[in-house]
Amino acid sequence: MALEFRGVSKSFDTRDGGSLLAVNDVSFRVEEGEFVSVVGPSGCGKSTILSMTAGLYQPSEGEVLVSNQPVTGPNAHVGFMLQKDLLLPWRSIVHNIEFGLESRGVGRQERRARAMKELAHCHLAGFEDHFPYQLSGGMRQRAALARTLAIDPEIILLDEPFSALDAQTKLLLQNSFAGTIKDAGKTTLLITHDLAEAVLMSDRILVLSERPGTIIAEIKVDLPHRDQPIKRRQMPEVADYATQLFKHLKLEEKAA
Ligand SMILES: Nc1ncnc2c1ncn2[C@@H]1O[C@H](COP(=O)(O)OP(=O)(O)OP(=O)(O)O)[C@@H](O)[C@H]1O
Repeated sequence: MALEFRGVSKSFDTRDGGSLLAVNDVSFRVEEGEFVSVVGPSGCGKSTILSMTAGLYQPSEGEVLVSNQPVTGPNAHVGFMLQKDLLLPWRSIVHNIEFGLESRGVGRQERRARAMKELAHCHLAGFEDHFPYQLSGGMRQRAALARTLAIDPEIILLDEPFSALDAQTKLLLQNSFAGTIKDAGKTTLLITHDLAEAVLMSDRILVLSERPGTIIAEIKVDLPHRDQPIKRRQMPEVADYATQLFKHLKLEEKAA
């Protein structure tokens, strides 16, 4: 399923009665099965863009479309995964994965079957009866992905899912996420501060300006192995893409 922003702006009311423009005139399209990352300075509106895609906020101007239909509220087409895994500590892993299915009224047997399938997909077979505190940070993130995949959304939104992990766990997890998402053919939008991560995982990268966020560059990552960031990482071109992003974000000037 494709995702599209058409001339989207979003302002928030402020406490002093004014308004704050967070996102300004953003237009882009993510094709079915495509993986697109959004990078940009802190506070430029990245999370606001994800929230509007998930239907949690409505645009102040413009339209957000999923499969050519305007998004009017939270819906089953879109699955959301955050930096914090938000697993329920009192539920076992399999019960956590079943959670979204329960609220959608899926019957017990089918729930269990879908949860076990996604556990295996996310390399967590054998951990179904563990509780979140018994798992490492990386395993908890995999469980959170399994929970997102279990509801079988057509579009997956990832808000910095790897940022709290150590470098090695991060790379392994990026690799397993990338493979799982490619196999499942999901349309994906990833928000990240990590420029290398954007290059390793994406088909395309959108660069946002400082707030109010607007798209200042769109970079197509013309490299193989989107499903295997560990392989892509060994390609010398990765550094060139990261340098391009660095320049767009004017990071050198800011450091001076
Ligand atoms: N619900 C809200 N009410 C008021 N202001 C908000 C709300 N949500 C976001 N904002 C403001 O909108 C701007 C963009 O926020 P957003 O969280 O989208 O940025 P971001 O790019 O994701 O930031 P970061 O990279 O630091 O996570 C910020 O100035 C923020 O304070």
